[in-house]
Amino acid sequence: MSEHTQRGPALEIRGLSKRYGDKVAVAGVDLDVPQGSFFGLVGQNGAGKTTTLSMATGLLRPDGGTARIFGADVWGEPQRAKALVGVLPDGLAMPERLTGREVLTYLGRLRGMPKDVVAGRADELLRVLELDEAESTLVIEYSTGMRKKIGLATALLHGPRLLVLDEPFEAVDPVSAAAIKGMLRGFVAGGGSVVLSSHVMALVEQLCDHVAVVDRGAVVAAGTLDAVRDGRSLEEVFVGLVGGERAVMKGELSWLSR
Ligand SMILES: Nc1ncnc2c1ncn2[C@@H]1O[C@H](COP(=O)(O)OP(=O)(O)OP(=O)(O)O)[C@@H](O)[C@H]1O
Repeated sequence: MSEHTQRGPALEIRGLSKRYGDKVAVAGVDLDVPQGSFFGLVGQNGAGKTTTLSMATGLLRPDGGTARIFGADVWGEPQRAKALVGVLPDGLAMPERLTGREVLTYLGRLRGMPKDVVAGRADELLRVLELDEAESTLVIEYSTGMRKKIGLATALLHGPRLLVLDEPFEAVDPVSAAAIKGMLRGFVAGGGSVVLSSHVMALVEQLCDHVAVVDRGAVVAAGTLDAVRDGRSLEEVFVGLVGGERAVMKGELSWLSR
């Protein structure tokens, strides 16, 4: 095991950038996700969270910069990096005509995992994520929340050391959310590291010990949750950093008032 693997960050992002035509989506992001941390990435719609996480996990080629997962360069040594990470991307494409179990079996076999290991892990994941009843249902018939859960199961199947989750709680009901939270906390307690993006400040405060605020493609604050909050609520800090408090009631939308 290299020194970096033992002590370096789980995810190290340096100068990642991406533009679409004239639009700069990500403008040189630096980020360190310490090993064993539960890291929250927050930002407004369009701030660049999905683009950053996609580049950091090998799903989208950056214009510039690097990402390393336990020291493995995501674009230079993709196989080594991808073996260490489980990803729940935004708008995950699924084989729609397979059942949840078939998806897990297919992806597990694709990763070269032994059949019996895949079967055992699929059993556990479907049970813990309360997808066992949907075992015989085709993915095309899944609700949005069920899709998130089967996506999470595919991210966990190969036993990664880092989980990168884009909006994992979006459209997930409170009971399922509690099950997922418990599972993620257990993953971190067992030595794993988690990065998740979210718009929900209360959720990030509840789960995460580290946080980064992204605004217009750049990190505007990052560190431990307590250091970033500095005695305030995360929502206060967030609104203060990225602006908010739009003057909706100063005559705008007045036609909605009775
Ligand atoms: N494929 C694309 N083509 C053109 N512009 C894009 C593309 N993907 C993202 N963008 C733009 O890049 C910027 C960052 O988008 P991104 O999806 O990373 O933001 P986000 O923080 O994840 O937003 P949300 O919270 O709404 O998911 C936005 O201005 C978006 O319109």
